Amino acid sequence: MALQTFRLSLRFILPLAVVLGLFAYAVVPQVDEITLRWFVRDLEARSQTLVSALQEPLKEYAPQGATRRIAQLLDRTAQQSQLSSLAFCDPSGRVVYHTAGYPEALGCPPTNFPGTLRQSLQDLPGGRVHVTEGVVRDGAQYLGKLMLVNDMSYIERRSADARKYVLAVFALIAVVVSLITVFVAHLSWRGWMNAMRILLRGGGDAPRPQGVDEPPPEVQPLMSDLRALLHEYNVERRGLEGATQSWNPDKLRALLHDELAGDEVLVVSNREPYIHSRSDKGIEVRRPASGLVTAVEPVMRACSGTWIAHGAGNADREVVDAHDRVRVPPKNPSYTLRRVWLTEQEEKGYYYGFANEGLWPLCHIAHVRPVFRSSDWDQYVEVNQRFADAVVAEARTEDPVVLVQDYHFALLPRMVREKLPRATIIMFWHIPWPNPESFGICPWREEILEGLLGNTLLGFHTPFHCKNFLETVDRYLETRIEHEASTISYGGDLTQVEPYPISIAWPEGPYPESIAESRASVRAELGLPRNLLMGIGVDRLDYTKGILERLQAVERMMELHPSMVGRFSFVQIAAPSRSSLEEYQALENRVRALAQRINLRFGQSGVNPIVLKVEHYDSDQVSRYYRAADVCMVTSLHDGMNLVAKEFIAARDDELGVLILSQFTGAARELHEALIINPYHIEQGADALYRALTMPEAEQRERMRSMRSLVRDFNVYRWAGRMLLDAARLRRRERISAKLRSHTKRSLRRVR
Ligand SMILES: O=P(O)(O)OC[C@H]1O[C@@H](O)[C@H](O)[C@@H](O)[C@@H]1O
Repeated sequence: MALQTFRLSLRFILPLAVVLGLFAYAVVPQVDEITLRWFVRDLEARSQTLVSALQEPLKEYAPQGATRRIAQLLDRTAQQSQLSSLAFCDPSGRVVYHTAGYPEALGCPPTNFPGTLRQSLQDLPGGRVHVTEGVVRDGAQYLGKLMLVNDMSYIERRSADARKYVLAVFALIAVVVSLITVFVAHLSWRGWMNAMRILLRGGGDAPRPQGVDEPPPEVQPLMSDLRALLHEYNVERRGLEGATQSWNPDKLRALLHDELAGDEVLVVSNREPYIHSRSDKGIEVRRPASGLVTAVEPVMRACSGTWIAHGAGNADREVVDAHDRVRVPPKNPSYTLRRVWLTEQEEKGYYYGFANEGLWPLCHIAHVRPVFRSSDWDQYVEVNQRFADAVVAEARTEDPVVLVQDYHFALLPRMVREKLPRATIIMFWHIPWPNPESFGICPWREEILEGLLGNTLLGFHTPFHCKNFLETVDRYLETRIEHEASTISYGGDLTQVEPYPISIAWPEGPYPESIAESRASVRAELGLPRNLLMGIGVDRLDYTKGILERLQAVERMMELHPSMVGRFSFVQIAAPSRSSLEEYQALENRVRALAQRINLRFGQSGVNPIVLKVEHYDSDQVSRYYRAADVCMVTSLHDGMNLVAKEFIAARDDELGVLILSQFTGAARELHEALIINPYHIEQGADALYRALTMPEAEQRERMRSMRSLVRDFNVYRWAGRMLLDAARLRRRERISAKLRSHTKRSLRRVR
């Protein structure tokens, strides 16, 4: 506050000081010259009087050659008149006598001037002097010349004193005027601020508290604007808060309509929501197995915006128009998919390299070392710029709402901010954010943080990830962090950091099969006995998912409870992912080898303890498997949220089945009725599995019911809705501050 007041005062004082300084610079030489002129004029008059007074005695002494009397006359005159020195020259130009201090260099200059008197300023080696030459004549006879010399140094001293005096007067004026101006400005400023505070505290509609004066008339136009804005805001907020708390596509649509009326929405992600690929049957469309796509698509369906993503399918180019756009979903088009093409080289560096060999292990801390290569970084920068350019090209307005997804685009928010400063940029970071020490090993940590601080709103799954992010920024960048408000100010931009736990869309409508039918059909499909106990795991084949630990837990459970051998199978659906990376190939080999070893050890009468399916299953198939299982295991070593846990719960409309959940997932912070385990502790996993398989139905139901009601309410529409609601609030706040800024500027201009 003190700093702000000081800065505000400076804005008044500095211009005033500069103007007065310039004025003084122009005035001082003039004052100098005038003072000098006054002094010289005074000297000239005095010297002239002396020359006249000395004429008579010199007329008498000169013809007599009375040098002594001339000397006495000159010495006496010098003493009485306080002249510096005098001299008398004879007609031949020789000094007859001079008083002490007469400048040698002056001598007797020739008398080549008209009249009888000459006065001049001369610069001699000893300094500047004023010289008066007075001719002495007796009728027509030239008797000699009287020289009167005045030292000018004391005049220069006086002139310097005058200069100092003038400057001091100017400085005094500057101080007095500044103090008065600052005082008056502060009084007005406080008046405006108080008026504004009352208005904002009262929410715009509140009556003026007693004893509080009416705001000053100059802020009246602003007050009415603000009142109108705040009133509008309050009415809308009350309306929303009063509405039902359950979130669904309609409510999201209504929110987009009411809160972001007519605003353009653009989504950016690496993975596209629909992939076109060519097969024997022609072009097929497929939805990728991605939690991100599941979460963001409902927003796009509701707002009919544009989704910008990497066109990765081998028939993607065949279905787009001349602007690389295609309307989706194919059966009921409601938004535009704009595809961005990448070369193999770019995909290798940006996606496989920097994003998945660098940032992915860096943020997950799953004991796989991140790899950072400069060439990957260069591609990452390049591709982020390409997508940012696509956002700018697709934007039809100056202030679109841009929803940026995930760690593939850490640099994009700042790139977009530079081109569209008024855009509301919301980014969701779908993976964990590590502690500052772990993040610090990234060679481009500052660039990444700067890129992310281009966002208006930055979301993570949990408060813990937000805290890690704030601490990381605090460690590596010079910023202003308001921990209470969870905001970061950097280079004039403000970023709000908030947790938004992601979720799923609650399944609609009846399932094609009942639970009993799915139990039977899935077991038949896998060649397993009808009454077999079954566990399920569904993941991308990724080292963060703890698949090896999960299989080891199954093995240990069989060791500890031999009665389960032949009575239980664990089905692991592992969708191949990022398979061109060595770590992923090695993981696949290890998972396959481990499953084989366990099956060799515990396989009995055609029942293998592990059924491994390394292939893609679509969401309907996965849902059938969830419904057929007795237990679902999620054993991630680290996971931002993990939507499999929530999908399993949503699929169980019979309210049965047990969820085993790693404590290192974001989901574990919400789903307390799951059996929470440390996946690194194999015995703990094995115990939880046995407990799940033997859990009474009543307990299963109690746990499942509670988790289902949570997932139903805290669904993906709420996730998106809360983020968009916050974005709408920030947009409104930005509009209010823009108005305040422009009014303040105008008022300040008036004060000046
Ligand atoms: O590399 P892919 O297949 O696009 O998968 C990336 C996605 O993988 C998911 O597991 C993560 O939760 C997302 O954050 C991420 O975007």
